[in-house]
Amino acid sequence: MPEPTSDIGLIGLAVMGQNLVLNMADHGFDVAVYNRTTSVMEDFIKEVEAEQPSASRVHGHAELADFVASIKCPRKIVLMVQSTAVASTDRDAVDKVTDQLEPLLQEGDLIIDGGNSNWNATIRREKEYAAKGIRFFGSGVSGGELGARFGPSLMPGGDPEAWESLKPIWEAIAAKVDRETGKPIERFDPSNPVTLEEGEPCTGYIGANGAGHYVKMVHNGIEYIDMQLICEAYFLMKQLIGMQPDEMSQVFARWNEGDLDSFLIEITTDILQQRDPTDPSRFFVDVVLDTAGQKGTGKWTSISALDMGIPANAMAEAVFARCLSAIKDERVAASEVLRGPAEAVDFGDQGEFIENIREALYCSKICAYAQGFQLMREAQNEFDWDLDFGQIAAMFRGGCIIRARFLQKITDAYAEDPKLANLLLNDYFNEAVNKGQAAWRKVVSLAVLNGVAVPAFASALAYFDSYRTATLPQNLLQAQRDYFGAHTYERVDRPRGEKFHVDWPEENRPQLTL
Ligand SMILES: NC(=O)C1=CN([C@@H]2O[C@H](COP(=O)(O)OP(=O)(O)OC[C@H]3O[C@@H](n4cnc5c(N)ncnc54)[C@H](OP(=O)(O)O)[C@@H]3O)[C@@H](O)[C@H]2O)C=CC1
Ligand SMILES: O=C(CO)[C@H](O)[C@H](O)COP(=O)(O)O
Repeated sequence: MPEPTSDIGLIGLAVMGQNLVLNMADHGFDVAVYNRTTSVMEDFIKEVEAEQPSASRVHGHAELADFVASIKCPRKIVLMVQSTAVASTDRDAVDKVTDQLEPLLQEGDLIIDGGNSNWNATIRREKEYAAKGIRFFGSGVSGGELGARFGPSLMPGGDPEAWESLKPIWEAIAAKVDRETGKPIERFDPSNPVTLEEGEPCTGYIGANGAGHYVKMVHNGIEYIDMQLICEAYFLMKQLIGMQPDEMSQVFARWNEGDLDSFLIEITTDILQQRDPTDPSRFFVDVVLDTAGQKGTGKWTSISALDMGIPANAMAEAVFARCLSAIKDERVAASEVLRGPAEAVDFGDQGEFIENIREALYCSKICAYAQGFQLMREAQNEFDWDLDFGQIAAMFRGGCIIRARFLQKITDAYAEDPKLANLLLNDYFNEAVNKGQAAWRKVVSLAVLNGVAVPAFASALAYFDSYRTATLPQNLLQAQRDYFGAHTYERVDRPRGEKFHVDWPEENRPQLTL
């Protein structure tokens, strides 16, 4: 048996796996690779040999046993395979691969699941595989194809000792941001990758067991709402102003120079100026069918928020917006029957209205991130993690899909107050929303009056208005619950925790103290 030479192994050579392998190889690590379908591995190796300067560091294996034997001990093996398990009893590709690896591994070997696994599955796997002598570690990976290739944001969670052994590789391949400004340092050159000496890596230990995958899931929940908000801004410019995609592209390009500067605005700018590759007389966006897919992370974020009673309504709204988009046939039929407002309401000056949309987008985005961070704050209590929100925001500044200038502001907010209850309470965000709220309200009102659906703008605004309201109408709701179900209520004039009930069927309706 030849001496093991690879520093790390990776299983799962789809888009993310292939690019992570090349990223590790660019940074000088020898990587063993394996894929269930051998031809995929063989094609990849051929392509790497033809095109990549780091080809000599990528080693393909058709047999799992050879793959494992080629990795230096204690072995580190990254899984980048489909992840679908949600309930603790579900077993998916991650379990199938881990089960196959188990008899081939030695004590101290480490499996790192880099897929979008549900955090509950990661908690279950860490325990289950520990009992079999395998160290199982979860790490969120974000950045899509290009991020994986030249610097993703990496969110590792699990055994701290396992993290120490993974850290040199993870820090090397992660995206880097400028240590002073927090701005991403981007270079897309395989022969000259961005190094740790040049900037701060967008990775760091998140917490025990499923913490890394939980944070990645919330990242995706934020990604959902971020994307939906941009879509609503686009839709308003399209439906109310009647702008063409290339005109909107110019607006987004301008926005990208200010507070909204982000990867998602940048790609939107590019998409909107793109012509249909099959018919250049049309814009690409106009030929894409309006039905959104989803793989589950946004839904899991919303379910987790509902489970813990956290008001992440705008994030859930973004998931429902995708669901509504998916019932295309039903919507087309309904559009023949259901009528909107009879008359259009004028939006006034076009330039001013576009500026209002920008402000509405920024204010909504602030609320969306407030909800995401509020959710993580609750999750740390629920799952006994000790999350560092400043560090998480800092990690999101580069590499990942939600990377944005704005994340430096969140990093600063948590540096000022690590225990900040809600981002909206930070001076910068409070002032930003105060400044933008008139425009935000105008945009939502005009959308409603004109029958243009803006579920994310509107629910973010409802969140803001509810969060800043000391007395909500749930006094009446509690009275209703007490009336029909004897569910009891607390009183404004009595200490919290004291419970009362009115004996509603009784003629005098006496109050009972419980
Ligand atoms: N695509 C993206 O932008 C991002 C994806 N992710 C996550 O990263 C992971 C990989 O994503 P992506 O690269 O898109 O690939 P996919 O999610 O499409 O997964 C495809 C890979 O999984 C392997 N696979 C599927 N089922 C099994 C099985 N039962 N046993 C062994 N291998 C199996 C496939 O092997 P085979 O070739 O044999 O079918 C292939 O290598 C996923 O968890 C995804 O959610 C995370 C961030 C971004
Ligand atoms: O994790 C990702 C980005 O961060 C993946 O691209 C994920 O698939 C996005 O979610 P969805 O497919 O549900 O839109």
